[in-house]
Amino acid sequence: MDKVTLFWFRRDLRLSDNIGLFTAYENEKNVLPLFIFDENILEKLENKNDARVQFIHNQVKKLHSALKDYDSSILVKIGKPLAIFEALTKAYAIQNVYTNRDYEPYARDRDEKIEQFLAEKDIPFYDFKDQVIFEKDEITNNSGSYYKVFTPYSKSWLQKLKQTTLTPVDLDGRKKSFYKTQPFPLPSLKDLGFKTSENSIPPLEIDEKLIRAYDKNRDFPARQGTSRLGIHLRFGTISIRRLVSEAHELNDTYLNELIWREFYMMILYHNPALVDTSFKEKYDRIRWDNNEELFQKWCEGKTGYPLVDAGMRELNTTGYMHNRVRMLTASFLTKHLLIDWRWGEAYFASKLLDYELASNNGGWQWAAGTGTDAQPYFRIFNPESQMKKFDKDKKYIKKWIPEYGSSAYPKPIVEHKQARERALETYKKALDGE
Ligand SMILES: Cc1cc2nc3c(=O)[nH]c(=O)nc-3n(C[C@H](O)[C@H](O)[C@H](O)COP(=O)(O)OP(=O)(O)OC[C@H]3O[C@@H](n4cnc5c(N)ncnc54)[C@H](O)[C@@H]3O)c2cc1C
Repeated sequence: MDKVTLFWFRRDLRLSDNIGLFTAYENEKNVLPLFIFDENILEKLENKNDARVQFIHNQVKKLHSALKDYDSSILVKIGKPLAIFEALTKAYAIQNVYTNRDYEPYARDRDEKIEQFLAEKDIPFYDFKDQVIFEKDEITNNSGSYYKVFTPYSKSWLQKLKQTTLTPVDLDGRKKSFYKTQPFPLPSLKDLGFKTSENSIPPLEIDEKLIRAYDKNRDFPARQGTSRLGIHLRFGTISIRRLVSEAHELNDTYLNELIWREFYMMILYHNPALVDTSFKEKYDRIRWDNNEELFQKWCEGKTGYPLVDAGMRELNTTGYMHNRVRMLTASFLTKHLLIDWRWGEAYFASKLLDYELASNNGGWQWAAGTGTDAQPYFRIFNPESQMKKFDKDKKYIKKWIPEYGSSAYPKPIVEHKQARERALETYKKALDGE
């Protein structure tokens, strides 16, 4: 049996500036790259044209091709990770397993079980920080606890960044560290039970000009004002260290958004129960109306509120929705329609190309007022004034609602003032314990 060190790729699908891979490459021999198409995740995806699966498949294909330069390859498996590791320990004399850390509850549980299984066979499991600049307990307040509010967290994060070097770590082209092999077979999308998708993926490009003007343009959905790097951050096709180094030079507001990403990951790490409960517990007493017919209208972008509808249609068509409109559609669902934020969160999770549990959950709880945000629940976006402020020429609206302005466009499904009052009353009752 060949002696190998496994490097297990997950949310870090790149060779360059990949901390776990680099460390294995520097310290071990016969590094064998591995990727597992995890059936526990794939089985939950109802849409068999899911563009995210295609994206991952393409990236794995790129790694497969790039590793030929090292006379090596990537072993690609389909199945349940623990069963795959069981089989791999029979096929190879595994010396170590290296990987980068993932902070989501499912991933932590999976890794714990695999680490335990490997420990029984005396195989060390090494994991590394790679997908964030600061993780878990690295940013704490004076009493050593994690921050529950963003602003002091971000100040402390920026302070710590000053003492941190972000020099990229790259493989130096030597071939000797990788396991020598002919290319392994690569399963097709069809083997995974998926088909090709028509959704296009935003390019992996840091557009300096766009980022320099980010603070001026980012709130207007008709402009190309945001970086669209979400999916690349989600699957690690871009290095966060590289992006932060550039953002730091280019635009503070942009950097601040990358800090939000880490804030929500840190919050979810410390509160895994957030996956289905409110951060502020008493908000779980809210009596949602949960009208299925209205939910359907919201999903289809037929609420009669143009900016809400444009956003939902953009999401349904492209897998993307602009942040300003994400905030509005989420506020509208939870406050105007009194539908549980978990319904909206699940809908976004099924559609967003850049779906990321921590940010999606954080964004939804922010909009519903149940999360970490210090703002009281009575902040309720007015869809009409949001439209006047952020899409005054109706460019975005007309792009996504061709029938806008005609009799074919639906009348509003709720009246703003009444809906607002009903939300305030319902939230108050919940908080007063009635
Ligand atoms: C209800 C709701 C749901 C959301 N769901 C997700 C999600 O599933 N995945 C996701 O990555 N973001 C989510 N966001 C945050 C934000 O809307 C997206 O990150 C952003 O719109 C992605 O577009 P972009 O890549 O052009 O971002 P840019 O504006 O160019 O920002 C760059 C990167 O910073 C990070 N970022 C930006 N804004 C936020 C934010 N508010 N919170 C956390 N990270 C942020 C993202 O990684 C983003 O790609 C959600 C926001 C709301 C209000």
